Amino acid sequence: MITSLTLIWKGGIIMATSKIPHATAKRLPIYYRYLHFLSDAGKQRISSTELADAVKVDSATIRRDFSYFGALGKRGYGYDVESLLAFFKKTLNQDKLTNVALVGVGNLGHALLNYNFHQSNNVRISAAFDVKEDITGTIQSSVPVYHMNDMKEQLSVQQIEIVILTVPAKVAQEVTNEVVEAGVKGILNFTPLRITVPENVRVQNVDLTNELQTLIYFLDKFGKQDETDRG
Ligand SMILES: NC(=O)c1ccc[n+]([C@@H]2O[C@H](COP(=O)([O-])OP(=O)(O)OC[C@H]3O[C@@H](n4cnc5c(N)ncnc54)[C@H](O)[C@@H]3O)[C@@H](O)[C@H]2O)c1
Repeated sequence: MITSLTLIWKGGIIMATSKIPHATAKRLPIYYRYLHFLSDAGKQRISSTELADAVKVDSATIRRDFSYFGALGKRGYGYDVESLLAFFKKTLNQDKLTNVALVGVGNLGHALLNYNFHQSNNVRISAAFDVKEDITGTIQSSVPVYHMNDMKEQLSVQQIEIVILTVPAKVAQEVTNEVVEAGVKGILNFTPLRITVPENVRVQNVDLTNELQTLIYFLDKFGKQDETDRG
């Protein structure tokens, strides 16, 4: 699928000016994380073959992915780590801290608040919302939990446009309508419901059952995952 890209990645936003395939977009954070590691280790350049070995994506796919962004490498030299890193940093919006909100502070919501994307320094959950009186008005894992009645105001004050949805499936659409009404532009949907949103709102579904079944399918059929199927 070709997409004019605005992809949610762990709450951060990937913004690219050109149209690039969804699978390419999903691999960008993988490249970024490894380049960061190389830079920290003082490595100045890397060939596409070395990069392929490290990130477990074949080198033809890497070259194709990078080609969407223009000529980033030099033949016989490989890729300059710092300039590639600077490029990805900009593309992946790593310079900017993105605040996101979580709606539904139950079992899964608690786990995500506790996790709060510690590995990433550019995204954090800064507000949570629920309807349960015993949790609203409290602070959970350093994140304030507000009542849904205050959502619109808080999202606006905190300039939050991305919401993680962890409410029961039976209220998922109704809550989606509320967050859309409050101006949200991206939803990371953990509920099993395939929510309906207006065209200007992007939804990324996270379904652990689906992921596990895909893994079981690949193990049964091929014994191990085909790397070209990543993403
Ligand atoms: N995607 C996955 O891999 C995955 C894994 C586990 C659970 N889930 C899904 O995540 C969701 C949450 O699961 P859970 O086990 O944490 O459920 P839970 O019942 O423990 O938590 C749901 C929370 O949502 C709150 N809530 C209910 N109605 C609300 C509303 N109108 N507005 C705001 N908050 C509201 C509840 O008070 C509760 O705190 C479910 O839809 C579940 O199916 C997904």
